[in-house]
Amino acid sequence: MLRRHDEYGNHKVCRLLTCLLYKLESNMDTSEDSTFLQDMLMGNTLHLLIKVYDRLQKYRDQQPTPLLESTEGLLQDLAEELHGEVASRETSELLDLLSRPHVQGLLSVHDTVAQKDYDPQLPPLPPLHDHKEDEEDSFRIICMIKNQEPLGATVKRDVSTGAIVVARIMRGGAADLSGLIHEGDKLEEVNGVPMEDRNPEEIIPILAQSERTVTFKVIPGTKDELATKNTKIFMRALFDYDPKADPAIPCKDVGLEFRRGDVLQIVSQEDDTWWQAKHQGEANLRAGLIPSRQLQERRMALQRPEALFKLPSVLEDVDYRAISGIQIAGLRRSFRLSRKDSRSQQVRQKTVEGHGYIPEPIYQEVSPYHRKPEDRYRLVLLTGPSGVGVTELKRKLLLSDPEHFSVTVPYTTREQKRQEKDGVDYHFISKHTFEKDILNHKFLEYGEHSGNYYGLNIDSVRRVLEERKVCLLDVEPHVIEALNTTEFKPYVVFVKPPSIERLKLSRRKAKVLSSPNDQKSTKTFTENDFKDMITSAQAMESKYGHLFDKVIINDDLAVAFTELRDNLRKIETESHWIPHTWAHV
Ligand SMILES: Nc1ncnc2c1ncn2[C@@H]1O[C@H](COP(=O)(O)OP(=O)(O)OP(=O)(O)O)[C@@H](O)[C@H]1O
Repeated sequence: MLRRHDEYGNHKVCRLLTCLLYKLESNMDTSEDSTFLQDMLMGNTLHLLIKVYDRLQKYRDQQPTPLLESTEGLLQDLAEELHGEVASRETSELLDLLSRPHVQGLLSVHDTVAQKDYDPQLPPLPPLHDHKEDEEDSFRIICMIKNQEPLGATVKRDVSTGAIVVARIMRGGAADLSGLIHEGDKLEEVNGVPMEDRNPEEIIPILAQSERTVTFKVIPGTKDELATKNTKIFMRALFDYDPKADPAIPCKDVGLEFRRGDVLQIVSQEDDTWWQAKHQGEANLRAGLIPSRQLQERRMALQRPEALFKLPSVLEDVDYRAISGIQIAGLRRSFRLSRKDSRSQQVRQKTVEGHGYIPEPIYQEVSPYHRKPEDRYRLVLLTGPSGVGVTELKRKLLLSDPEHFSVTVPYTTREQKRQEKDGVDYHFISKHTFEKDILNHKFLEYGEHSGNYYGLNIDSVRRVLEERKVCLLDVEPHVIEALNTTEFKPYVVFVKPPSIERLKLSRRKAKVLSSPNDQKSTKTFTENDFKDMITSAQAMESKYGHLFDKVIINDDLAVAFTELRDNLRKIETESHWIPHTWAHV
């Protein structure tokens, strides 16, 4: 197939690749595999390689022979001859050209090809110190060509024997790909320097000194190689990590930096303290070190008292606003789009503690998810500090496609008015039923006003989803927990304010309350409102940030809306990551 080098041949190769892709697709276990193969088979790199191969085949058929095997001598002779000449502008220019590194590099490549000298030149094996014949197969001499890549191994001192041993081999790194060095191997010598009584740190300058090759004398360890096979576990990182700022990492250069929300492929969990991982979808084969869950849990436990000490003052602000009676943010929001007269109500609010699964903010195992047409839509939770624009964004979504998006209808025990419709304005239920539902944890939020209950019942969320619509719910972040279940698969969007300067500009004409139904909402934002908004946002992000799937900065409203709508469209139509427990029921 690859011998064909005419247009027709290339075309056939493409058809064959498409056919191969089609056949393989039915055997893919995850869409990640499929995307990888598709990218590889249809990618430019492979097609260029095929072209190069074709071109080489053409020359092989012609069997060209080099005129000279070594251009080095020719170059020297020429230079000598030219030096003897009367210096003209042309000769100096030619001499200058011939001495340039890329011309010399080109000639060196020519010589390598002409001499078919493709194998790396390994130096002779170093003399073996204290070598005894009968020990011959108890050690191994490994000679590796040095390049820009790090070796991809870490070493440690074995506390019981004092020996320097290979602590871990980074998956996909040079040592791993060589297949010659393994975890547990004892390092006897590096570049002929005995390792006895040395510290692990002393190896780095020894390696740095060597020029083209590195030689190790190792005594193979007894580690079970089967245990080191690659795993296919994916984790979403719920914290930021910078190996350069981590004093505990065994080697900063092999650390993997990541941000909260990044999806990592965990390739090795053999070590209790340091896992090996790669950024999901990254073509680079080389893995990096990340703290294991166990290590990070220990670190977080040590930090906890400090965190608790720091956060409450800001968070209390948020909670205080919720119960102070200005309005109850979560409750008001849930009612806003369907309740016309709730604005001035003073309601006592309670929030129900959820039973949903909230991961420790370390790593969360995730799986790819692609919504099938028969699946319900994921529940969309919008959250953010009061006044940031959650209601405005929700309203814009509803207006953009009322057939696709919908909101919940609140429950109440108050009497139905003549113009009101049950199930449209409210679900009107008896006090007895309401209280029974409170006991059954059916209310995500509820409150009491003038002797009547009002609340957001979880069944109203179910109703919207059963109608095959996207349910938009704006909630306080502490409510997310109750909805964080396989049934709802919530997609949590945090609406964040921009800088205070941008707030002052963009909200120049905005009223604090956005509902067009609210005639009394004439108050404009003050500088303190903006400061409160930013402080609340920071507090929410540091306490609940690990629960947010998407952070949208609401600076320009139209831009924020487009970003939100595009993101929601993506989770409806494209493959994305969800908690592993939701994907496997
Ligand atoms: N990007 C924006 N640019 C200008 N004005 C905005 C923007 N986003 C929201 N607003 C305006 O800010 C005001 C508050 O917005 P909104 O009512 O949506 O906030 P909220 O997050 O729902 O607050 P609350 O939790 O208090 O109900 C409204 O007048 C709204 O029109």
